[in-house]
Amino acid sequence: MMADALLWLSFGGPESPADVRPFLENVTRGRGVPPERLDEVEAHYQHFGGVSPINALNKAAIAAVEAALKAEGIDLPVYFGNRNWHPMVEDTVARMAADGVRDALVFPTSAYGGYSACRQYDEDIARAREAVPDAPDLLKLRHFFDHPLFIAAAADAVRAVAPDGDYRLVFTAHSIPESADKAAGPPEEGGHRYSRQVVEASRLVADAVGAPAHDVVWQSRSGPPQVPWLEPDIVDHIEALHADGVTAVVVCPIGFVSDHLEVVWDLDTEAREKADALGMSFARAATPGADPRFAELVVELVREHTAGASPRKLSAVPSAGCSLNGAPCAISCCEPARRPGR
Ligand SMILES: CC1=C(CCC(=O)O)c2cc3nc(cc4[nH]c(cc5[nH]c(cc1n2)c(C)c5CCC(=O)O)c(CCC(=O)O)c4C)C(CCC(=O)O)=C3C
Ligand SMILES: [Fe+2]
Repeated sequence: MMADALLWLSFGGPESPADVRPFLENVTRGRGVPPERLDEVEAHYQHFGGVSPINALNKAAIAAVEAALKAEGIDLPVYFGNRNWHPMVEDTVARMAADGVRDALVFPTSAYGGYSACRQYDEDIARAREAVPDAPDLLKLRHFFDHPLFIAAAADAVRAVAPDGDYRLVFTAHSIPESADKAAGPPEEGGHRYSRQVVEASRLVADAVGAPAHDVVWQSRSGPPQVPWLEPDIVDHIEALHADGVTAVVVCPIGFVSDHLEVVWDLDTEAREKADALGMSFARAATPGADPRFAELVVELVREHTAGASPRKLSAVPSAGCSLNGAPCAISCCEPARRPGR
């Protein structure tokens, strides 16, 4: 196909103390997240002066992608829009329309399927198009959890911090409600597409590093306590490893593409404090977003559409997520779970 722009679609994060509460309200609107949890998360953001690193990291990644596109002779302006904070995707799509963009590709900053990681970005695209007269067509790029460039960048990040001696490699991704994981992917596939993709990406990175043993755990759960979410939690898992005699952990945040707040708080603060208290050595691998191979990955995903490049993937677990104008990529794929209080 012909494309005349690329839209970098991300989560968004606050840029000042006064932004934090309205940002959190945008994130959790209609989701049944208890106010106590919001107070707790607000404190994490305020601990960093009300500024999430996510927007600056996205801007740096966009600059790297613009340079990589240019180096390959691809003339594609890159626009930036978010689900939950400025620049809001609705405003960005309005700007694209005003600039005369007709057929844009969309890169969502998530490697995975599932409602929060994939279909909700489709909803963002549909909402933005509805709000903008003469909005461009928006074709969302696919999941890249097992793309060789994503795996190679994550593996090098693990190697860069792994100690010389024995250690346990622990992969972590954002927890989601068990019901949401069950609903992830088209029903005929049996669900659990999100956790299966996370497990597969983790295995590929562990193999690339040659780690003798690894675990996949979850972080940053929210929601009411009586609703089951994917477990174990990273902090509980560090305790369990300690009880088993493990003395060193390397944590790889495979579920995230950048060092945003849930990485710098939940891992670099909470998980690290737990390991310190237990006398365990703790290292956290970088996320792949700042690696030059990440920009190359985005260019490759673009070329799958603009130049018929064949998709590279290292596993048999399906990569979906490619959708036009926010239509779900398959019937009943990653349907939003029923939420308490709605
Ligand atoms: C799967 C997944 C990803 C990975 C895929 C992707 O990247 O899209 C992700 C990313 C992120 N999550 C983020 C922040 C938050 N997520 C929350 C809440 C939730 N996340 C969920 C899932 C995910 N989240 C879910 C099921 C909820 C419960 C509410 C709901 O059902 O929607 C809340 C509300 C408070 C709380 O409850 O913790 C916040 C503040 C930030 C930005 C951090 C920054 O500012 O730097 C990023 C990149
Ligand atoms: Fe989240």
